[in-house]
Amino acid sequence: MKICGLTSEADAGLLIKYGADYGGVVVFYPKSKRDVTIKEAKIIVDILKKSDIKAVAVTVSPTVEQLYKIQEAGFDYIQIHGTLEKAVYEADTIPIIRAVNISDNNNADKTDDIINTVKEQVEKSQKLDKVAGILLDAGVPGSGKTFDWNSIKELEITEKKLFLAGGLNSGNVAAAVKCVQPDVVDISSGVEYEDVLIKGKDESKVKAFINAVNN
Ligand SMILES: O=C(O)c1ccccc1NCC(=O)[C@H](O)[C@H](O)COP(=O)(O)O
Repeated sequence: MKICGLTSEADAGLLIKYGADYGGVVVFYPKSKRDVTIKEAKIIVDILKKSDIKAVAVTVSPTVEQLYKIQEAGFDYIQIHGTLEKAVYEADTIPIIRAVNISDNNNADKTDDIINTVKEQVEKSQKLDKVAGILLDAGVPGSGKTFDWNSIKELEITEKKLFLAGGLNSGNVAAAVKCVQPDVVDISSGVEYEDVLIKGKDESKVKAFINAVNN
């Protein structure tokens, strides 16, 4: 399981306390309420490094300069939403989790277009050696919204790990796993406080989610 959007040492501590496989930290994306500086990210990475939890830098269309800073900070993986530039791919030395964001649509014709675009993106990413995993997520990352899990049932993801993200929580994760059978489930909003003014992860929700995944 992957818990995303860690913003503090306390958040990292919760992953170590309850167990997770990956911890995600949003960097170089000030539009996100979870964005932290690379200096703050390094502190989180250093805490995760005391465990087996892999540190993932979560990015949107990163530049080569940003990639170098991410690699210097000691991240184990880079998760890339948006565009993956050729220069970034060539300069990269850590495994990539390629995110594919699936837009919402109620119009059946458009749904076919969206699924075809997703298929193309997945096929393209599967051919890239440095891509270790493909993360299927809702249209707006970190929004706490789900997408139609049935729409991706026919995707063939082989040799790469399948990460499922988007609006997961302790109440729906069992159904999501049954439908999609991902290798890794990914959560962010679902383990945060109801009160948006409180930053960070809610310990009781982290515990409930991890229990729901493990049982
Ligand atoms: O979390 C963000 O704010 C974010 C911003 C920009 C790119 C990615 C971002 N998060 C990526 C994640 O891996 C989230 O865990 C994933 O989108 C699921 O989020 P949620 O629906 O809130 O569980």
